Amino acid sequence: MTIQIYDTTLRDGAQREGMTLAVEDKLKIARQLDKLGVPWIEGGWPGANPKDGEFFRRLQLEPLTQAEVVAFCSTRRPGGLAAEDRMLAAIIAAGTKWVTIFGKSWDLHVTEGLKTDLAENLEMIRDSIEYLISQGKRVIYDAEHWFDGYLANPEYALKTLQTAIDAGADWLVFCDTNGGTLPQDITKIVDRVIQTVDPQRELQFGIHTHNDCELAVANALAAVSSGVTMVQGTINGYGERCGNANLCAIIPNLQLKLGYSCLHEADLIRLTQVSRYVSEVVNIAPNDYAAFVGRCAFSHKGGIHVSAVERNPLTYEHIDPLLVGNERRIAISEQSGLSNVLIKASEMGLTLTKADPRTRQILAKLKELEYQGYQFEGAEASFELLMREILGQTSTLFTIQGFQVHCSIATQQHHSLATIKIAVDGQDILEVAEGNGPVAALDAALRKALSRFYPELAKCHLTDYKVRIIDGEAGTAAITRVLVESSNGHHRWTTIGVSENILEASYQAVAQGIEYGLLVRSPQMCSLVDVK
Ligand SMILES: CC(=O)SCCNC(=O)CCNC(=O)[C@H](O)C(C)(C)COP(=O)(O)OP(=O)(O)OC[C@H]1O[C@@H](n2cnc3c(N)ncnc32)[C@H](O)[C@@H]1OP(=O)(O)O
Ligand SMILES: CC(=O)C(=O)O
Repeated sequence: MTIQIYDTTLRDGAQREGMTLAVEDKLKIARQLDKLGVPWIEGGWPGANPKDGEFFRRLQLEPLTQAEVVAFCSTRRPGGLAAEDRMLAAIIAAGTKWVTIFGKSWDLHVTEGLKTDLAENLEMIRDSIEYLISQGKRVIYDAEHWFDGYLANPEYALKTLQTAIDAGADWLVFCDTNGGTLPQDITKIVDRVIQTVDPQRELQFGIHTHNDCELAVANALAAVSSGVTMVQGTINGYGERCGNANLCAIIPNLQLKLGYSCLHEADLIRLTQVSRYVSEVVNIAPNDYAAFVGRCAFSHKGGIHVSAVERNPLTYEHIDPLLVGNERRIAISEQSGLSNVLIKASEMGLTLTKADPRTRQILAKLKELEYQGYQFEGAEASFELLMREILGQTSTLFTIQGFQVHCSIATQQHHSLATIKIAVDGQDILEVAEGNGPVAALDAALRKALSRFYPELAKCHLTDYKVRIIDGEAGTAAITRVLVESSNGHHRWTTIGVSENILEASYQAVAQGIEYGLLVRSPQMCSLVDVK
């Protein structure tokens, strides 16, 4: 059986605080959703702002390939006529075949929100739907605050729904607008209401849930179990307040767990990519911990988990990550066992076995360093250097003899100067360099000192620098952890330094970044070590 997915990322999703979409962003997202095979895309509220009007105009010129794009609006204003309503005129001008209008189901909203009477609200629903149909539109009716309205005054709520049915709406969507309803109440109410208004099961129903109780996905699934066949939601759960039902969880739950059909199998494997694409376009960092599509959704850290997943992934994975286009990841940390080390070694092209005493030596060193404040999860290049060192696969490229950094803080300009002394191939090199800050100056001085021996270093750059202060135990100094990201234009890698002194920690991370770039990532140096 098919459950129709109705995406409202571009309308309700854009009601999330902190999200603003340009017309181009909306078009990019609409095209991705179209490609993914989402059958319904709610594009916005034409007439509410110029941007949404422009979005629909652009789509008339460059239509989507398969999805129905839907324009959204409220019922007409109280006391007027649908045929003269400015908003309804704008929704018609949007040029879509389908429109969604929301109407009031809760008597409180009619008297307190609309400031009109209950009979006029019914008239607004009837007049608006009939008018839109007379203009050639097909109508999806969003019954706003359905569940609160039904609990407060079931007789009136049912009258609003019956009015929408009699006026000719094609779809009737139950909205948990305030997101406060529990799954068992959704099931009970949807069951009872469908039985009351559609005993012959001839109508089409949908569900639209919000996440104020962290239950939007569960509530949408509960409504499906009671017979709705359209689910409204947003990519990554974006939306007003705590968000809307997250389609990136709803779709795989419906398809992989409950056996419904939502997307073609070949499209479902693009879900993770689409989730990340949308987060990129809306400029909100992806949620690493999101179910199904998050970076950590199938990452394994505990040694027991990693050992078992190696033997059979079903032991700690509820689905095959590839089904949603995600991947298994193994984290390396103090929680690791030998299995984590072996998997990381193999990822890095190194051959190790459980029986090899060096494997346990690597694990022991890892745990000892993490106890001192290192964190290798986010610094896999440093872990690779650690492994290669124990395996005898590194060579000493330079040794540090000392450095000094001088900072001058003036009102207009901050300026730093670093002097460094290193030994390379038995030669002592003394160099000095400037930078905007002390770490930039230190990095520049080290590169300058090394450049005549390793010209390929010119391609490597420091691309990110993060500092975290770890509280010292009672009476001891705080420890600084520095993570440095470097790049050679093709690859990025992260290294770590830890010390009570921020400059010493920074030097360790910067120097390891350079070592890794030269030893592992530089073609000229590949012969020195066993490289992937
Ligand atoms: C549950 C939902 O998510 S519904 C979608 C909510 N989304 C948005 O509100 C985003 C877009 N909204 C907007 O740009 C503006 O609010 C507009 C253009 C729609 C309206 O702006 P304004 O005319 O300035 O009105 P304002 O926003 O102050 O108040 C909302 C008006 O809509 C009316 N209204 C609310 N629901 C409905 C409805 N279902 N049918 C008809 N009118 C409605 C209110 O009574 C109020 O009218 P009033 O000011 O004449 O009393
Ligand atoms: C229509 C809608 O967005 C809601 O009721 O939440």
